Amino acid sequence: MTDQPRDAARQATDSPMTPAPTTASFSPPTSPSPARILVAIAFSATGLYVASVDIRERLAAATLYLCTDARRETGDLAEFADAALAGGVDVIQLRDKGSEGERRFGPLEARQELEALAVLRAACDRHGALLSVNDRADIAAAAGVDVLHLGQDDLPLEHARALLGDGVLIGRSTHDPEQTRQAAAETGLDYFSVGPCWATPTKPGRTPAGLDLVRVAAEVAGDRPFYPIGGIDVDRLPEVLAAGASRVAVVRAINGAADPRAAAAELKAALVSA
Ligand SMILES: Cc1ncc(COP(=O)(O)OP(=O)(O)O)c(N)n1
Ligand SMILES: Cc1nc(C(=O)O)sc1CCOP(=O)(O)O
Ligand SMILES: [Mg+2]
Repeated sequence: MTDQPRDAARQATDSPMTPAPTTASFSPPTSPSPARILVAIAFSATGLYVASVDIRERLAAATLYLCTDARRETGDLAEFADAALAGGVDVIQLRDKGSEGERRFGPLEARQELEALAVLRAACDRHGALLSVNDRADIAAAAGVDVLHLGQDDLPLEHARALLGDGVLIGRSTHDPEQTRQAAAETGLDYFSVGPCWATPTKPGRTPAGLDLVRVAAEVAGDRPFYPIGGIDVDRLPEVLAAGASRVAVVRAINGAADPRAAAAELKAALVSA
């Protein structure tokens, strides 16, 4: 586990919760972003050399993907992220849609989204995790994230790729076998998700695709990572794994847990032992 810089975390979230809370001051990413390329320094017999670990290798090893809102109503985004990441989360996505914060304070505007992403960027860098953003390629570029997650009706991949280049991973949601097959085959897509596996209050009104879609994904994915999502918790995880998955994405199972670190650790332990 990485040491948690508690004072910095508190500072980042101590501001009063107002409709437009300041969670951190945003500054544009330097180039290259430290999280886009993990630089490992090693000594060889002939001297010092620098080896870079590709971002796609990091995704290949990422089994636990968390979507979190900005936690504006509690003001504890930094502490929450540190706990979830210490528990074993590999990818953390900012997704504020439908959150309690949105109900209380309104939609997260771009500036606030960048502020929340700066908090998550720092947490991901402390733990060596990947930072993801939902829907918006412009925010992804501005915040220097590692991953952009697109839905079926979001920006088409070619446009997102043209804006972000190859150094950012791009994933896509799929909800039926046709979309899943397409995502498995589409050139330039880095991963996809399948769901909802079960009906979930996080996406109200969505007919669940069920575990049959996980079975389709397992059949067609090849080496492309895929993340089942929707209604997954530690009790249901064995069924998801039995359907052929080796990774999952969750919201409430960690975001709604009294002890997010323990919740993440339980999920991770089951994923690792599968
Ligand atoms: C990892 C992951 N999987 C699926 C989604 C859902 O994306 P989308 O279908 O675009 O719906 P919204 O999240 O935008 O409501 C996701 N965000 N992340
Ligand atoms: C954000 C999201 N996307 C889905 C999809 O099917 O693409 S289901 C979902 C919500 C997942 O929330 P929970 O883990 O709380 O059930
Ligand atoms: Mg979307």
